[in-house]
Amino acid sequence: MSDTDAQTFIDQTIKGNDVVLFMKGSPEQPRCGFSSLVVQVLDHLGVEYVGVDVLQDDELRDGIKVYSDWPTIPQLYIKTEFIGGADIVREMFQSGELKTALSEKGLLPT
Ligand SMILES: N[C@@H](CCC(=O)N[C@@H](CS)C(=O)NCC(=O)O)C(=O)O
Ligand code: FES
Repeated sequence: MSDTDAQTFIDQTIKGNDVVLFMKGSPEQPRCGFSSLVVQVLDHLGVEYVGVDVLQDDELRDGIKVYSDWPTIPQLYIKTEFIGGADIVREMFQSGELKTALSEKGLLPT
């Protein structure tokens, strides 16, 4: 896709879904340890999310870095807010902050 199409796709995906993970590979089959870590955290918490495989498209892979102004994959968005990559997600999981944030937003199973 074109760079413009990539920005539009990214914007619509983030605005149209509560939790979006831009990752390498799919949630069923992550293709990098950093992406796999975030998948494991999200699955453990039981949150529903959309996974976007940036390896399917180079413009998407570069476009998400521009969109977020963040240089690496994975990238997690919750309710249109950029949360961070694997390091940040791991820290927020370990501190309990991620669970609290998701639960306050009504995104965890009751
Ligand atoms: N420390 C990073 C680890 C992620 C990372 O280093 N990703 C690299 C390797 S997968 C990356 O996205 N490089 C640019 C690219 O592959 O396009 C984090 O917290 O997310
Ligand atoms: S693909 Fe090599 S570190 Fe992610």
